[in-house]
Amino acid sequence: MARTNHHSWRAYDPGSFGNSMKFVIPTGRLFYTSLRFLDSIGILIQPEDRKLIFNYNDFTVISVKPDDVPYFVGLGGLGICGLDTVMEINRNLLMLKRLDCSRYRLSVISSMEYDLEDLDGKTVATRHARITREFFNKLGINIKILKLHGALEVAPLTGVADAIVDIIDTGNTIKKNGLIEIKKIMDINPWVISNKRFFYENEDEIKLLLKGGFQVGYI
Ligand SMILES: Nc1ncnc2c1ncn2[C@@H]1O[C@H](COP(=O)(O)OP(=O)(O)OP(=O)(O)O)[C@@H](O)[C@H]1O
Ligand SMILES: O=P(O)(O)OC[C@H]1O[C@H](OP(=O)(O)OP(=O)(O)O)[C@H](O)[C@@H]1O
Repeated sequence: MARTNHHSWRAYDPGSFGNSMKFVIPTGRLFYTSLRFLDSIGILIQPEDRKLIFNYNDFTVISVKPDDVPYFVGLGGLGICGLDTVMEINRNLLMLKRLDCSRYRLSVISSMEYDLEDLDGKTVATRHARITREFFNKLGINIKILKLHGALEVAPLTGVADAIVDIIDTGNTIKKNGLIEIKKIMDINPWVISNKRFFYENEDEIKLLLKGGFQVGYI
C-alpha cells in the first residue's frame, strides 16, 4: 500500500508490519518508563522538549496524554498504558506484556475512617468513573459519582465529595492531606497493549520484538 505520510493514521496500514510501525506511549509519569522499555527492545528514542513524534528505523513513536493511549492504539499498532486506563477507556485491546518496572494502586480514599458500606448514598469523586461504578455496584453499594480531572484530594477536604477513588504511589499525597486509604480496588502496572487486528496480522514479528515469553490475554 502506498504510504504518503507515515505520521498520519489515514496513511497507516495496521496490516503491514515493518514500514513505520506505530508505538503509542503516554506523556506524564510513564513517559520515561516507556522510553526505557523501548530502549530494551532496541527502539532508541532521544527525548526532546515539546517533541511528540519520534522516528527510529521502522518505528514511529507517538506520545499522547495517558488517557488517549487506548484510543490511538485502537486505531492500530502497539502502545504502553496503565491497566486502569485500558479498563476505563477501551477494553477492546490486547494486553500483551505486563511491565513490572513500576506499580501503582487504585484505592478508595477518604478523610474519615469509613467502612465501604458507610458510603452508601454518598458522593465519590474520581477520574476513574467506570471502574468506580463497577466496584461499588458489585458490592451493592449505591454511590453518586463526581467526575473530576485531577487534584482529587481536594474533594473530601472541601466536602465536595465524601470519598475519592484515586491512584496511590508513594502515599505522600494522601499523607500530606490527612487522608486515609479505605480499600484497594486494584494494582496498576503499565502494560504493552495492542490493537487486536494488528496483533494477529503481525503476531510473529511482535512476539519477536517483545522478546516472547509473554501471555496474550483479554481483560
Ligand atoms: N508508576 C506507574 N505504574 C503504573 N501506571 C502508571 C504509573 N504512572 C502512571 N501510570 C498510568 O498513567 C496514568 C496517568 O498518570 P499521570 O499521573 O502520568 O497522568 P497525567 O498527570 O495526566 O499526565 P500528564 O503529565 O501528561 O498530564 C495513570 O492512570 C496510570 O494508568
Ligand atoms: O502517592 P503519591 O506518590 O503521592 O501519588 C499519588 C498522586 O499522584 C497522582 O496525581 P498526579 O501527580 O498525577 O497529579 P494530578 O492530581 O493532577 O492527577 C494521583 O492522582 C495522586 O494525587
